[in-house]
Amino acid sequence: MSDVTTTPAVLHLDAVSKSFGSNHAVRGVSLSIRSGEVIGLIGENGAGKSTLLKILSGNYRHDGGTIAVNGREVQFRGPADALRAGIGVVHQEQSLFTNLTVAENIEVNTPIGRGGINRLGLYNWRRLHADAAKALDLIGSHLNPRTRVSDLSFVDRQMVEIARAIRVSASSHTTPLVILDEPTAILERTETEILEREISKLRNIGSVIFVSHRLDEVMRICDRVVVMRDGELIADRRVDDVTEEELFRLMVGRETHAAVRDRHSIEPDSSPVISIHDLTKAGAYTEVSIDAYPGRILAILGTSGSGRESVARAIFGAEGFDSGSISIAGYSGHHLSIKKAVALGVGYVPAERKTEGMVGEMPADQNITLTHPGSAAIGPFELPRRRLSLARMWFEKLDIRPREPEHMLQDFSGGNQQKVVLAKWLNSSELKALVLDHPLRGLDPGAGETVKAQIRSVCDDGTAIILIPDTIEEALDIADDIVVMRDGRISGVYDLGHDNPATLDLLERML
Ligand SMILES: Nc1ncnc2c1ncn2[C@@H]1O[C@H](COP(=O)(O)OP(=O)(O)OP(=O)(O)O)[C@@H](O)[C@H]1O
Repeated sequence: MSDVTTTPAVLHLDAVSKSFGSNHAVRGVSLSIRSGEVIGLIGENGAGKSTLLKILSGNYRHDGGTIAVNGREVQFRGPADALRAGIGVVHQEQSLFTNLTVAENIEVNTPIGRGGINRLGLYNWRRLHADAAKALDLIGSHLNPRTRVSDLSFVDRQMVEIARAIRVSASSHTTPLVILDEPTAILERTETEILEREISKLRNIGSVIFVSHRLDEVMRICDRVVVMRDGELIADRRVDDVTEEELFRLMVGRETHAAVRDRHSIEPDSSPVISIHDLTKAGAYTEVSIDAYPGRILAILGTSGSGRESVARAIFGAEGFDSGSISIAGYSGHHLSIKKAVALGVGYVPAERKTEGMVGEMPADQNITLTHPGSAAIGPFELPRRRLSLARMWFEKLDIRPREPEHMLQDFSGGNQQKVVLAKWLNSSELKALVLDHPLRGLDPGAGETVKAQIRSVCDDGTAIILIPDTIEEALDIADDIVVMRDGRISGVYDLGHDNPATLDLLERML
């Protein structure tokens, strides 16, 4: 490994700031990153991480301080300037064109790649493929540039994004800085391990800023960790000199206080709120039977091909099925619609919140009362003040920041938007069952604890929770029952009141 103390800073920030009105999202951030370093950027939801990344990627202009790349001060007028300076961002929501090939994605959309288009607007295919192959080779990837992106796994698509991010700097002989914005948040465990290895390899060609809420992962991958809180950079530590507990404390400003749960077996005389029997959908899942009981959290574990997300969506009437039955609170029918599910008291927090769960151009308080307008209305008459006070209560309970429910939801940070989507369902008094698809994704560990406590409290009031967790640990932490799915079929069922499955046992049933 190169000697990081003598190599020049690839990126140097000096007192960089950015405000939105009176909200100081980034304040006085100073930071140096050297060639070959992998830096972890962590911070609570709303700490200012995304805003800082948007400054570095040329999407926002900073309103104070200076940014220098390889010793030269820069002023980015847009993302193309940042790319030219060697800074490429890989976002969690992938931006690839899936109907195009790997090479087309790497080359065509970059300011440099457009050089591969001749004066008639036609591609110079040979050059396109050769340049893409070079970029892939640089990051140690053996992907075929001719493969269509739609045929690639999520991890391989991330590699294409990374190749594209470093493409411009490779051709302009600058050291690339790749910024990975929560790349592992939506990955399953094995995929995460592969991506971790790939990120490590990037050390050989440039530097990396890695944003994540998973502290264990940050400790494994990074050389240094910087912590943001309330817009400021409050700590900069080598991973060898810090523990996970210390990072949690630095981020959140308090100790972790995950409570140990007291679990009970299913009462012999209780009946399920939701009962799925032999549910089958061709190509997705086969003969799935699950019972969810009031006052219990049932977690469904499985990898991406397990069919668990499809089953969850079927319970909410968002996806059809071929055969079998779903009965909800006594109702049983083959044609369950979302409207019917809501009327029966089922709530659903989707994983794709930005597209399915929220209305960004609507104030946060209106989002909260969206599914149950009755909570802030008498008949057809809206009660804006009641709506606002309801929203304020949820803002307190879930610690949603800033405490400004009348602001547009799109102006909140990702994690805080997520809490608003949850509040929307938790606000229903008629909730019999709640399906939560990756509810903790995008939340910092402290926010995760707050949200888990609220889920628990709704559950203790008698609601049945069906949870698609991010990790096995999350399931073991909050569930009462665990169902494991593999290739569309159930491969294990546990009542944690009397079963005590080992992580490895659960993993084996998933793979
Ligand atoms: N476009 C915007 N308009 C107004 N305020 C904004 C805007 N973007 C971000 N903010 C505010 O800036 C602050 C920092 O938000 P940012 O999205 O940078 O946080 P974050 O650390 O990325 O959070 P998360 O982990 O939840 O994604 C928050 O208070 C947020 O509400």
